[in-house]
Amino acid sequence: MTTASHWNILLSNQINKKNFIENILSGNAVGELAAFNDLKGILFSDLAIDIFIQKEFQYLELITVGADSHRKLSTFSSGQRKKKFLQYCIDQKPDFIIFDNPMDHLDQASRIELAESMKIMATEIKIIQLINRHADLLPFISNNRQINSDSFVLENISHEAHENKIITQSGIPHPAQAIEYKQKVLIQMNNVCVSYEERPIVKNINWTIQQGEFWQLIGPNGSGKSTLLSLINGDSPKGYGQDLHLFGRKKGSGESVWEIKKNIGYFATNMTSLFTRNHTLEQMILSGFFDSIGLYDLPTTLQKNIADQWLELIGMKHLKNQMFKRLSVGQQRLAMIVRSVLKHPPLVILDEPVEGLDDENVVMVCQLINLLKQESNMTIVYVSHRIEPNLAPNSIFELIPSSEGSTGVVK
Ligand SMILES: Nc1ncnc2c1ncn2[C@@H]1O[C@H](COP(=O)(O)OP(=O)(O)OP(=O)(O)O)[C@@H](O)[C@H]1O
Repeated sequence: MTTASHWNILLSNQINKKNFIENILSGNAVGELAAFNDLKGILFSDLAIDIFIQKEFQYLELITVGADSHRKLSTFSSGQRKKKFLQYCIDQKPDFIIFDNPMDHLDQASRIELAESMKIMATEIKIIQLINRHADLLPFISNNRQINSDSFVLENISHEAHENKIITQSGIPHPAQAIEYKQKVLIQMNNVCVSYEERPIVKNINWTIQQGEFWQLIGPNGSGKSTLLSLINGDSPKGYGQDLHLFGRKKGSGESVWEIKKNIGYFATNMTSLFTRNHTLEQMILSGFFDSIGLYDLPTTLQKNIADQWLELIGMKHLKNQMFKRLSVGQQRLAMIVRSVLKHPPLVILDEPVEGLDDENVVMVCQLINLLKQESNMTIVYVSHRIEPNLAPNSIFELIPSSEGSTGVVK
């Protein structure tokens, strides 16, 4: 029997990753990975962290580290959570750890730090890193393979560029009914400050978002990006009493949350998991007209035509009667973005839209975002730690952390 070594394994989004991971952890791996079959393994993934958070009252004592031990894991930023969860995994004394896209949602500095921790850990524990993007190959691991089918056979990595364009026609479908918003300024923040439990998070934020702009919001993990988004979409009570204007109205001047939300198309990666019921792709897209999770209203012929046009645009019309939850992650992601822009909302917020996608699907999502930008007057706020070469935002709003709360800089 060969001894287990470290592996970087590149997977496309078409692969049934869950089965692949289960095979390894249950001692049923084949081929070069069979060396892990008699060893004790543990999974490090965003899902494992989410499950952990659900059980945090049960487990918190086991992973408390440092001065923040009284805080729940759920209140830590992505980078902090991963660091703490890695320590928990190491404390279980496994022979190997499967890292499922460990760098997702991490800022540049946290990626470097996590890669360093993995390198140190690798002297004691074997690593199987599963990734979707070439850029995430860990350089200290020399066994690099890719998997192209659900037979899970390891093959040598090909470095072909992904140029296959899916969006062939220009022009995006019209909304069924335009949303009336004529003012130039959508969002205005003047000296906005937010604290949690007396801990300052953002300080004196001045940010004006106007019609037709394309912003990228950046900043290290925990700098307050989600906090700002929750102010914009009207969800956060921290907006009251601040000089914050959302779509022409001061926050707290008697507006309803619906009045704010009708102007916003919102996409975040975790929204996909809300669509667990048996809805077809077409029904899921149409639900965007009604802002519901699933379709419970009867769509008009016009709305159905518009959904058809969008499906044609993203090359998925032939899949319209397929169950949404059976589609690949990349297909689901494109469909969810379309769902959020169906009504041409004045403001589109895309929160890490390419996280967890393989290189090919990243190209597709970037094409779709570029098309939205070129063909409509929608304003886009795009949040990502990665700079995508195919996307060119007009402006960047960067949060710069400090002990008094992050300040914001327009670049
Ligand atoms: N409900 C809460 N109670 C206490 N602290 C919180 C709460 N929500 C967020 N925080 C803290 O506020 C800070 C900013 O969090 P936020 O999620 O806005 O950062 P972020 O820039 O979006 O991070 P990431 O890139 O990791 O998603 C973090 O330190 C986080 O732990």
